Order: sequence, then structure tokens, then C-alpha cells
Amino acid sequence: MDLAVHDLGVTYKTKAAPALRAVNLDIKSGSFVVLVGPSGSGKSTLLRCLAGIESPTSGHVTADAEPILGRDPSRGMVFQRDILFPWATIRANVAFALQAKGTPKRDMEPIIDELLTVVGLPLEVKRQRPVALSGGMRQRAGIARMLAGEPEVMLMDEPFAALDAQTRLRMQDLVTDLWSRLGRTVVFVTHDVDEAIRLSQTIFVLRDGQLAATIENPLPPERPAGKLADAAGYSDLRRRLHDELHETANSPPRSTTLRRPSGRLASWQTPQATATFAVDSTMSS
Ligand SMILES: Nc1ncnc2c1ncn2[C@@H]1O[C@H](COP(=O)(O)OP(=O)(O)OP(=O)(O)O)[C@@H](O)[C@H]1O
Repeated sequence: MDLAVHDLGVTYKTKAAPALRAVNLDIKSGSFVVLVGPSGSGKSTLLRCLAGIESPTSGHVTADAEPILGRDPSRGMVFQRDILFPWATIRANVAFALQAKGTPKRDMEPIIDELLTVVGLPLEVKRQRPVALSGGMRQRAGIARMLAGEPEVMLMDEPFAALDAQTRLRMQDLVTDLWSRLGRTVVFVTHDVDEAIRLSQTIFVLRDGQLAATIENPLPPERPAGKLADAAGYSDLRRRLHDELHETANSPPRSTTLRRPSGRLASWQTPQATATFAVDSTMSS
């Protein structure tokens, strides 16, 4: 599903300064884009407009050239804190999403099992409530529930920000693996420069409600967690992102394509599954 943002402006009723000003960007179907920017730069507002849970004050957003006017199951969202129903088991949480899209009860069980397996959760968690799970496992369950809606676009708002560093890397592996296997479009918000570098094809930098830069990620698709800093082009990309994030808010927006050291433009090959994410009994996250 292609997404497009045209001259998007959002001003909240309770705040004079606009959260977004004249933002234009295109997100091609099947791509993995990351939105980065300082706190308050408008990342979540932009994501919520794409989800259809925030309305533009000016301009518009489209999905496959149709205006986005509200929520739609084709665009699933994952938040920083899971939004699982705390009183329901993990099974019931996923079942609700299946029920919402009309899956007959008799067909649900194997689908629930498959979804939990896909996100790397052992089937024992079906009987447990969210409170019994670690933060990482709850986020996995939240992703399973999102996938139950069979979204074409996965909108992720700092989904791993509350997790410890190691769990975060495992969850990044999960998302890149899902993306490469399912071929969905991913729009991922993060504060974390290394997370942006590890996950993205394209990075949109927001500053002060404006699109400050569009950066094509030149790193090859294989990005093993511990070796990211060794990849050719990593230091340049990191420095560039750091500069873009800290520029004065009034500098004009720019579009940038970083080049590999050889000078040739980087291109993404067909993404490979980069990770396995078996969950064993020692997994504490
Ligand atoms: N519901 C709201 N009502 C009023 N103002 C809001 C609302 N949501 C966001 N804002 C304001 O809009 C601006 C952009 O906020 P937004 O949450 O989109 O930024 P962000 O880049 O996602 O920030 P963070 O990284 O801290 O989550 C901020 O000034 C924020 O205070």
C-alpha cells in the first residue's frame, strides 16, 4: 500500500504552535521507513494521521491515492506501551482482533497459534494474562494482535523504547524478519539513531513540525546487531543523522541520498530474513 502525505498541517486545539507544518512525503508500498526527530517534532502526530486517528488541519494523507479519513484494518498500529486488554488472556486478546475482522470461531485456534509462533511466543502464553508476561513478550503479543488484522501497513510508534537494550535488539530482528517475510510497508517512529540506521531503507527527519531531511540508507540489508558500527557507510550516516537532528529549526528542508564509499548509489536487494528469534525457557524478555 502506497502512502502519501500532501502539505500536511496539524494544529491541536489546545496549542497555538502547529505540530506539523506543510509536510510532504511519499512511502512506497513494501518499504521500511523510519521517522526520527527530537521530542515534540511531530513524529507521533504524523503516524497518527497515517493511522487515521488524527485529522489534518490542512493538507491530506492518502493510502493508495485514496484519502485517509479514519481508522482502517489495513493499517495496523503498535504503540510504545502495549494496548492489550489486561483482563483478557493472550489468546482472547488475539481472538478479539480476529473476531473484529469476521474470522469464524471454529477457524481461530490454528490462526492464533500461527500468529503467536510468528512473533516468537511459546503457545503456553495463550492461557496467560498480559501482566504475567515480560515487556518484550507483551510487545510480541501486541504485534501478534496487530497482525491478526492482516494489515498492509504496520505503523509502529516507538514500540521498543521501554525495553532493555538486549530485548530491543531481538525485537528489531523480529520486525525486520516480519517485514522481509510478509512484504508489508512499515512506518517506524524512534528517537534512537542506531535503531533508525539498523531498520530503515529511508529515514525521514522531522524537526519542529517540518520534514527536515530525507535520507536513503546506504547500508547493505544484513545488519547484525553487534557489527553495525563496522559496516561501510555507518559512521557517515550516523554523523549525518546527528547533524540533521541538531540543526537549527529554521534551516530549510533538504533531501539527501548518502552514497557508499565507492561512490555508487546503494540499492536494496530483495530483503533476506535476517534473524531467527526462537524463544527458549531462559528468555526473560
Ligand atoms: N493531543 C495533543 N494535544 C495537544 N498538543 C499535542 C497533542 N499531541 C501532541 N501535541 C503537541 O504536538 C507537538 C508534536 O507532538 P508529537 O507527539 O507528535 O511529537 P513527537 O515527535 O512524537 O514527540 P515525542 O518524541 O516526545 O513523542 C508537541 O508540541 C506536542 O506537545
